[in-house]
Amino acid sequence: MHTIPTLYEWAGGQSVFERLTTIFYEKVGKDEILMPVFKNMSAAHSQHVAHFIAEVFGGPKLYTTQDQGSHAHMVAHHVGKSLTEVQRKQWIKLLLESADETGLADDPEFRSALVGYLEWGSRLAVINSNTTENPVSEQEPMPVWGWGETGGPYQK
Ligand code: HEM
Repeated sequence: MHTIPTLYEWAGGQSVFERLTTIFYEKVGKDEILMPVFKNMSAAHSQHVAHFIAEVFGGPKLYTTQDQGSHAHMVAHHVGKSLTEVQRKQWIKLLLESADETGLADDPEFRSALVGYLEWGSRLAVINSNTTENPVSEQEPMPVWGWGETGGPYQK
């Protein structure tokens, strides 16, 4: 009987997600397309995003406890920002470059789950950013992301 690790465990835990977003926002700060989008972000933004993704991937609930966040709270940060497909594509590109530079697990199964999540989340972010009212209520749970349909290396 195999125990299936969470994506969070497979990636290597909290410090890996924090390294990922640190590297990502360093790139964002130098990027012509994304710098204007994030010019007002708070000093804690990078850590909040790391906490959010780590929690969705099965890690400790730091976004919803320590940061007093929620799914609705995260969506609220996107509402009204009028994000574009060009910005979203650049966001994905820089995030995946950052994943490589972070040394994030690069096995086909993990990267498939990661890209699936980033595509899903970033497309929703663009949709939500072009609304004026938050479509997610405060009671709604955080998203949960897993391995999907790939045969994981944990089955070896
Ligand atoms: C999987 C996809 C995404 C996740 C998980 C995510 C996560 C988050 C979180 C957790 C926050 C709130 C941070 C805080 O509490 O301080 C936030 C804010 C924000 N996000 Fe996203 N996001 C995603 C996609 C995107 C994309 C594609 C863009 C733009 C192209 C974007 C632009 C922003 C902006 C502009 C803010 C507000 C920054 C500010 O406070 O000024 N997000 N995001």
